[in-house]
Amino acid sequence: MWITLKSIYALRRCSTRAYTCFGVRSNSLVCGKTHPKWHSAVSAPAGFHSNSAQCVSRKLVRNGEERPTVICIEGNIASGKTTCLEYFSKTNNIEVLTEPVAKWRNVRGHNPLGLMYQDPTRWGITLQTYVQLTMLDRHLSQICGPVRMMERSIFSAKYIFVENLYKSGKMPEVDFAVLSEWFEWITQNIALPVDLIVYLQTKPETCYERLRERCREEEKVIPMEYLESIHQLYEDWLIKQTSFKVPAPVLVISADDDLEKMLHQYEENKERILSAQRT
Ligand SMILES: Nc1ncnc2c1ncn2[C@@H]1O[C@H](COP(=O)(O)OP(=O)(O)O)[C@@H](O)[C@H]1O
Ligand SMILES: Cc1cn([C@H]2C[C@H](O)[C@@H](COP(=O)(O)O)O2)c(=O)[nH]c1=O
Repeated sequence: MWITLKSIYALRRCSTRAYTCFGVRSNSLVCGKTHPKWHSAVSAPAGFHSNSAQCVSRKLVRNGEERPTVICIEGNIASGKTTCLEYFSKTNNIEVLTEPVAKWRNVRGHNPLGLMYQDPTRWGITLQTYVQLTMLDRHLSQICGPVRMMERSIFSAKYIFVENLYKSGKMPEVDFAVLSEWFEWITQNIALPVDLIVYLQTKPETCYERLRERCREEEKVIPMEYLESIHQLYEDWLIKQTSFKVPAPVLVISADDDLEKMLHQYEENKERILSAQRT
């Protein structure tokens, strides 16, 4: 385990981005081994917290830098997340991280997003493994301001999209099991704080229209039923809160209105969103 943690540390390119592992008991994660880098930080640095209620499990956390307030913008495909982020990107001191869709469409000349839509049973695991990696990278990327707004999260990738593939019978059980093990390892061992979820709630019909208008090549095959399933999974997760753990308080914004009205809503909700309390 110690080697794995060290590898993650080494993977980060920026020298100011160090991660450390902390907890009360010194013998849990490192399996009895000690290392000066990890062992030196046994308490949470300013602005950080231990995620373990009983402090028996340790998580990798950033060391030596104040963490930003993290707000995730969630919603169905083409619900208006990018447009919402564009609005907030004009405000000072907000770091906006859009989804790495360009990477999902082109990894070393391959297009896992397109492959998944063509044959989800074969390529779902490929896309979702890459989505999970690139989302993790987004969560851990270098901090550039006191407030970070992210499009979706590693949580929605798993709870909505992986779940949808599996539940609809398009992802083999073994693929689902492997992805789930990865997800559980990541979320149990690395602190990925989220302070507020802004859910852009839309009718699937609205997304269908906007999807057609946006006209992303890979998404031309998406039927209405797909958007309905994604919608239902979002509702169960963020509104009913009956499916999976919700990592932060949820602010619901009705997002079926035209652009002008939506911009007005973002303006109205701006203070509320930006004053999200760190958990
Ligand atoms: N409120 C709105 N009314 C009409 N069209 C919209 C609205 N918000 C976004 N769009 C358009 O819908 C499409 C999808 O929006 P986008 O912000 O890319 O959604 P997402 O990032 O959630 O996939 C884009 O073509 C965008 O210009
Ligand atoms: C997170 C995630 C996304 N996708 C797909 C769904 C859409 O086709 C694009 C993202 O586009 P959006 O406009 O930002 O909604 O990627 C996926 O298949 N799996 C995922 O985990």
